[in-house]
Amino acid sequence: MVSPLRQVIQAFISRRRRKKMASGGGTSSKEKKGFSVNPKDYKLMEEVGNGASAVVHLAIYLPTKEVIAIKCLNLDRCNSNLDDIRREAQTMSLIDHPNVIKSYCSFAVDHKLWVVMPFMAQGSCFHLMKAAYPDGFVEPAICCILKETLKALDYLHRHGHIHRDVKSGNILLDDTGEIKLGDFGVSACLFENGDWQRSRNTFVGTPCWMAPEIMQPGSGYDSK
Ligand SMILES: Nc1ncnc2c1ncn2[C@@H]1O[C@H](COP(=O)(O)OP(=O)(O)OP(=O)(O)O)[C@@H](O)[C@H]1O
Repeated sequence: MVSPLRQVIQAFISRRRRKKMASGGGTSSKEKKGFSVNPKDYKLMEEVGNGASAVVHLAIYLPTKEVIAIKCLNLDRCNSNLDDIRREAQTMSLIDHPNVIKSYCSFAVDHKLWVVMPFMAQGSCFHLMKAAYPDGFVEPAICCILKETLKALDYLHRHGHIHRDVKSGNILLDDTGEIKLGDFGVSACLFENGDWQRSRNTFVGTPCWMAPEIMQPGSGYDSK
């Protein structure tokens, strides 16, 4: 039996081969258009993950029968943080890079914000490690995942965003070999009020994944 990670890496390699062979480039990522903002067009299936602020469900977009994921953010529980939620939804909808999770659309349903996005069937690196690789991934797999994650960060930084919560739980894999960085819940924009900000000072992220300069009070940090 082929292991889930091996399957992802094999798919990743053949995807790259296909890309090289295809002339003209074009986007190979599953670009989807025209998702509606009517909750009746979506069927929520099982929960595939949850975090501090949200539950993520596998879902079907009924008009096209497409399999997607919906992140349901509980607006009642995030009262003091509506700006963060707005920023996350806005950042995700403007994203246009194969290694960064994009939202197709987002809308309010009762007291929740639904963010519609591609479904990443293998889940996060964290979950994959916990389920099948307790000693960590093999080096070639780490190289592939790291390279794609760095491309995502490079894209975000060139567009003035800093993610601020890069960790294995936010690196998502699917079984076609796509590797995407997700969860913009604490991301920040370095371009504010018409100016590039030199640095940020807020203490956000996941403590054991934080760089020392973020923990250091007063020093500030930027995309590096
Ligand atoms: N598009 C997706 N496809 C499949 N699974 C996903 C997808 N997005 C998220 N997940 C799963 O759901 C989990 C939680 O998602 P996410 O990190 O976005 O929620 P959160 O509440 O913002 O988390 P955190 O506590 O890290 O801030 C992820 O670790 C992952 O396992």
